[in-house]
Amino acid sequence: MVKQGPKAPTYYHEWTQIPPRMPTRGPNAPSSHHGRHPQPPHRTTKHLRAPLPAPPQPPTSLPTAPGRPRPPSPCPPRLAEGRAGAGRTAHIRRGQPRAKGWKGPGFSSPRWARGLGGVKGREESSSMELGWLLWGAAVLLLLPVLMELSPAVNFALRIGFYYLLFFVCSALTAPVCLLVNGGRTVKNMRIIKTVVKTFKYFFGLRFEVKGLENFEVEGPAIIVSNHQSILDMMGLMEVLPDNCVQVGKKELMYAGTVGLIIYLGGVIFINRKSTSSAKMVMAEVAKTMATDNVKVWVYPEGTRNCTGDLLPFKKGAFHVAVQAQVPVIPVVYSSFTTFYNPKKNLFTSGKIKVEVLPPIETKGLTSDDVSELTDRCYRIMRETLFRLSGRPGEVKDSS
Ligand SMILES: CCCCCCCC/C=C\CCCCCCCC(=O)SCCNC(=O)CCNC(=O)[C@H](O)C(C)(C)COP(=O)(O)OP(=O)(O)OC[C@H]1O[C@@H](n2cnc3c(N)ncnc32)[C@H](O)[C@@H]1OP(=O)(O)O
Ligand SMILES: CCCCCCCCCCCCCC(=O)OC[C@@H](O)COP(=O)(O)O
Repeated sequence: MVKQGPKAPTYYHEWTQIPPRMPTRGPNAPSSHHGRHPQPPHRTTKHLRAPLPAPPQPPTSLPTAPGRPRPPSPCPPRLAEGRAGAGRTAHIRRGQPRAKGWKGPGFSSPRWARGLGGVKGREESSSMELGWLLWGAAVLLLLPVLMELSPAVNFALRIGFYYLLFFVCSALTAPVCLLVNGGRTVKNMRIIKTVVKTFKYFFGLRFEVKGLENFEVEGPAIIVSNHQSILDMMGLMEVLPDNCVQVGKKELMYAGTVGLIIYLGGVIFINRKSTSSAKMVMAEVAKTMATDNVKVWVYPEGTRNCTGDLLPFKKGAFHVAVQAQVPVIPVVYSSFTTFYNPKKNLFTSGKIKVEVLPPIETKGLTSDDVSELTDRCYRIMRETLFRLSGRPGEVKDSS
């Protein structure tokens, strides 16, 4: 019975598969590699041209079972992928230089790295991995130094990481919200709050909170707070009471996974550029917040403002409070300017003081009282902001 020679590797759709690495240089290098199986039709037009020259006979030095001549292969010379799977092919010939181009660090690895594996191919890939590993370690060691030396690098990396946290945590939390609560509901804010409350630890931020008992009003309320930066989301979640949704610009709905999670959390989206449509949405809120027993958190400045002062207040939040006859609860965050200033590439660790002020009643007020209510709230919040931020300052009207 004829004993079979060594079993050739099984190839499948050879014109699309990179062959396992064979020795390409040295005594064992084949002049061309022969698969045992019949070559499938090429996907190029080459086979329509003059017939290929007869395949060269495999060199007798191919690795074969000891003492047995290798049976001639029925296949034409095996054509291996040139480069990325485009069907382009290239002969593998003894000693031919490999494809040009940088293969990543560690490719031309020191000889000791080449001893790490069996055939040459494995040696090269392990030395490449080693090269990438060394590079990665160098970058990780260098990063803290770079962050120390360059405020711009420090700012970019920290704020970039913050965005990345938003993006990744939103993607991971959205399915949980859907599984636990089934869809868009204020109940998801509990889950979101639990996740976002951990972010402060990554940035060395601490919150010192006072007045939480002021949230314990019977039924719904309008909460208004100053808005300094995207970092406010951590401050928001640090004190967010139960059953509380926020009013946000509608553009946020399109912020990828973050848009999805804030939609699931019940955020109310308004078009700031259209007062009429915004007023309609807010009027709807005034109607439903009583029946849904939800608190609504509004940033009356209508935009981020990291100057350490307050911008004039928009009146929408106060119209809603009067229309729904619910109290207004002011919340003030101390100025971030001591640890965060995008213009100066400042973003370090820091402490944020938060004060929840006593509710301002709106029972009996009408839309005529909205301007006065707005100004009163503005004055109280501005005074508190200066006090919390250790900054003396005059207090003037919101207009
Ligand atoms: C698991 C990991 C997850 C990680 C990520 C999760 C993150 C955290 C999760 C979730 C939290 C998400 C939180 C997002 C937060 C985003 C924050 C923002 O987007 S801030 C921008 C949008 N907010 C606003 O704009 C403020 C509200 N604005 C208003 O209320 C305005 O008043 C508005 C838009 C309604 C109109 O603004 P006007 O620019 O026209 O200016 P005006 O002076 O207020 O109004 C003009 C006239 O209209 C009357 N008016 C206004 N509102 C009225 C109303 N509702 N009814 C009747 N009249 C009204 C006023 O009285 C005024 O008239 P006369 O000057 O008095 O004659
Ligand atoms: C790596 C991919 C990043 C994924 C997208 C991340 C988007 C983050 C958006 C989170 C919501 C933060 C709420 C917030 O602070 O929005 C700003 C608005 O209040 C006011 O906007 P503006 O000052 O008027 O521009």
